[in-house]
Amino acid sequence: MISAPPPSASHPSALFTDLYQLTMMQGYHAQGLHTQEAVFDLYFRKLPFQGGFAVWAGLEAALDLLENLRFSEEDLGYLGSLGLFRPEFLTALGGWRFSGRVTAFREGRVVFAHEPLLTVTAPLWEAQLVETALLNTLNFQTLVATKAARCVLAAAASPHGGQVIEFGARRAQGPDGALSAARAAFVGGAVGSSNVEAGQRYGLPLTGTHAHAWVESFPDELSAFRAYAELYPDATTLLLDTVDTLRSGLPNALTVARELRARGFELRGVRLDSGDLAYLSCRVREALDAAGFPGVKIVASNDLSESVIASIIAEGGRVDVYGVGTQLVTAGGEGGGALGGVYKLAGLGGVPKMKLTGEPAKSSLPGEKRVWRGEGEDGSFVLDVLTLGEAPRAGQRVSDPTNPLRFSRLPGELSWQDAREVVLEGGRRTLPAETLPEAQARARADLARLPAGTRRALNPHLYRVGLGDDVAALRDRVAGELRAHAGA
Ligand SMILES: Nc1ncnc2c1ncn2[C@@H]1O[C@H](COP(=O)(O)OP(=O)(O)OP(=O)(O)O)[C@@H](O)[C@H]1O
Ligand SMILES: O=P(O)(O)OC[C@H]1O[C@H](OP(=O)(O)OP(=O)(O)O)[C@H](O)[C@@H]1O
Ligand SMILES: O=C(O)c1cccnc1
Repeated sequence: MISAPPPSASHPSALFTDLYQLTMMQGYHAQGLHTQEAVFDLYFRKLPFQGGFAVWAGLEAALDLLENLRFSEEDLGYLGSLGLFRPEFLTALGGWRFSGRVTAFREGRVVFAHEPLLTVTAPLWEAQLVETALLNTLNFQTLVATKAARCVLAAAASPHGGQVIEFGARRAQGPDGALSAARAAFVGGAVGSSNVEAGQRYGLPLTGTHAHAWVESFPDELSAFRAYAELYPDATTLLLDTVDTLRSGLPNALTVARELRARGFELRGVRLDSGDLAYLSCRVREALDAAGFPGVKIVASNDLSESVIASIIAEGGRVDVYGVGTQLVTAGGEGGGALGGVYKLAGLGGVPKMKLTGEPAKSSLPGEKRVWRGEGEDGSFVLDVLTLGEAPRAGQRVSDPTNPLRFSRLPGELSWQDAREVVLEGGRRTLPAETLPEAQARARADLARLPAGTRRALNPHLYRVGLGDDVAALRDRVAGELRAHAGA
């Protein structure tokens, strides 16, 4: 394993948006509506992977994007060539900047369905343009960070501990997908990535072993192992399965471990990449320990997922490091693949707005809401409540966002934290940009405060998000007005 650190990211184009955002922008501009203050909430309706939580990720990238969005001369020339946009609109875009406010959960926090994760308050045409890029960034990174956290929680269940590293660049959805997945996986708790550009861009710790091709490029496995150890005496992890894991790879690795020790170095690790990883890791651990190498780490790879990791551990496997590729960066598995976050108008010019649908779960919530996290005396998270401002009170009624008929009264012993912060004001960050280790530490701390049943991978206990009376009343009033207006 080899490690390295920093520089930073490139900024996306203002044209990374859907065409309709621009056609609406031109319309708002022509109608003189564009400067009205709009409030948009970004949230999702369903937790991914049929899980009990999500890890919020991608905020720093989203803020970077908002701070740096500009239409270049080239962009304006391209838009002009489409034959849709008038010269006065294109001229106005020339000086366009995002000037709004963003209130959001800090990166790494655990979050749930139906709560506004990020709220944009900005002139209507500004808030409208950024929908596509914000959803793209935050949906994907939150999905991958959540998948990473699920793998990390599975690995941590071993009495011997276990870490997760990200190996997915070759299987990700394109180069952009691979880079942001590497970043998000780190937020979710992966300790490193094999993706060198992600290391350079985000300062991620890099990690790696060697491939089967290395062994195949030498006359025999032992010469290949020796040559690698010669070049990286203090950073060698040997892949054991090119010939036969137990009969060839293991004895050859022990030979190299002894030779390295004679030179004053220690073999870093061995990697298992096929067969029954529980069985093989136990046999390899026994052999390494018996030979006096208890410090040599066992890395496993081969289509791993949180459920395979859990199965290896349930069988008493002795893997120290799980190299997870495809399943992590593509967020595979049931309920994975994509996070369905949405961005909905909640207010315009001081008037609450909502989208009404036949399905209550799909109606949006009007008004400027605050998200309160209720904590028990031991600091554990109990439930989140949305209000129009005030902190929730003991005995207050809260209802289920998807079913107004389901409600309960708040217990008295909870303390309430305003869960979000203003992170951008006047188009500029209000706080210094965060490092990824800070976001990762926040995710780790939040996950530790979730009830164990909510963390569980299978059929988790559903963490409650409730609507305060004021939010529910506003929703009912605005919905009633909409229906009356439509004659429904
Ligand atoms: N103890 C285990 N419990 C559950 N799943 C496991 C265990 N050990 C390995 N697996 C998983 O089983 C699958 C093994 O698949 P497969 O048989 O195709 O791999 P293989 O034997 O290594 O062959 P290949 O050389 O083609 O990779 C992998 O997804 C691997 O992660
Ligand atoms: O989680 P995963 O997507 O499996 O990512 C990691 C895999 O990638 C590499 O091999 P690769 O799959 O390219 O070839 P192999 O299956 O022949 O080892 C590596 O040896 C792992 O097995
Ligand atoms: O370094 C490794 O072992 C590695 C990197 C990418 C994919 N699979 C394995």
